Amino acid sequence: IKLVASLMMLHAVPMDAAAATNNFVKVDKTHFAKGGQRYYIAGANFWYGAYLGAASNVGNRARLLKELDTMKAAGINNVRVLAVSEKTDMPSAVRPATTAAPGRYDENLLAGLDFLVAELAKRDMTVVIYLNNFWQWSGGMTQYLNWFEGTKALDPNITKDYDDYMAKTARFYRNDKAQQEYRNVIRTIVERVNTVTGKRYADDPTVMSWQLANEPRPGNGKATAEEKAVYVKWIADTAAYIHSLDKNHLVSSGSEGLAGSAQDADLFVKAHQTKHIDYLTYHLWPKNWGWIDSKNVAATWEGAMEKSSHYLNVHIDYAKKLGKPIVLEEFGMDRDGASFDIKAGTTVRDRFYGEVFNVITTRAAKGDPIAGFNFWAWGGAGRAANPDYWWKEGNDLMGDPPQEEQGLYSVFDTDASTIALIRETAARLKGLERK
Ligand SMILES: O=C1NC[C@H](CO)[C@@H](O)[C@@H]1O
Repeated sequence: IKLVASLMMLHAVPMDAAAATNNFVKVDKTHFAKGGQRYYIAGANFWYGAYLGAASNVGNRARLLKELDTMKAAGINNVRVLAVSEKTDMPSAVRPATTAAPGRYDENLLAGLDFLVAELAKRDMTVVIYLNNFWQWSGGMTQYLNWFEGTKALDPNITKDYDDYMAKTARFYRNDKAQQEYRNVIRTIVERVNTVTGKRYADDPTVMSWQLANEPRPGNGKATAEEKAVYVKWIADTAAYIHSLDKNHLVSSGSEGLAGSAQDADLFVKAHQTKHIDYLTYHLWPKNWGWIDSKNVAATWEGAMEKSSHYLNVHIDYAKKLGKPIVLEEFGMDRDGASFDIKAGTTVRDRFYGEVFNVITTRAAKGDPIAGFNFWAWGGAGRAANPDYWWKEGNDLMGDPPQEEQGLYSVFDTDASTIALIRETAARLKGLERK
């Protein structure tokens, strides 16, 4: 018996190691696989999830647990969250920030991410973690340039000059000192040991992928060939760097697709050809992009849906061409009558979600490389605090970051019809996963 026992010991691989290795989300040709079977994302954007996980005053762990349980009950299996924010003078950025200054990271807020990841693991949910932001609402790349170029961080909510903002922010990619600090942050997070679970992030299958940034763009709509080349190189180099630190996880860019690629399809394809980018991402924003007038839906709905349907499908075709999965990791629509009031209806939003889900589930069922969705964004129990709907430090955090009215795109826990659509779609995608 002793001999048999020792022979068994020879071959025994600790269950957790074997399970963990096999349990990472992997790319299997043009789909995701997890635990040996196909895996689809039925996800939520939850940018503030790590903030709720903090033990400090900005945190609200009781609310976080409730939000995760409500999302889980709705069939949501993945959340997309912000890992770090940078302290900035720009008024429409979230406060407090994770990074007070280069190299100075708030351990309390970073522990919020630990708590979130630990709680997601308990619910068999995964997380996409983005490591920077092209937009000002978390400081982001603009704040890096304030640190290292000395340029004033101009909040586009104040200047209203988004073209100028985008052209300047894209200088982040070519600023060596900013890239140095950005890589310090990447290393700090990717090599972090979770203070709740004791697990290294790099060894934790709860993490689905590392994402370079939220909506990185090459510049503005008139980005030059040179700016585009710098952007393509930045994506490849940064993704390669993350893979050098972490052999287990996927890496994605956080791109919006054409809208985030100066409407240049060649650029979008070229930027994601690198072997270091494991899957594609895209975002769909009919209101932000001026395709729909929320105050005149009757006259603009058809045109907006034509453009949306094309946008939804053409990116799945790009993914087919590249032989990689693609996730629609952001889409949203405001409340009826362009209201921010939680009491306003969501008829138009629900119609839009229905159109989006129809394209996703139809093409997924055909075996096309659409690997799931994350709607923007989970508002849950959060409630707007001010009559003008703008966020102030100390107010509830919700799906709408501080640069937007609180209630613009958030799906609240009382939005039963929208949550029902999400639950139904999650179930349809779950049905496509097979051994
Ligand atoms: O990443 C983003 N995409 C669109 C959201 C809604 O406008 C916005 O809040 C966020 O910056």
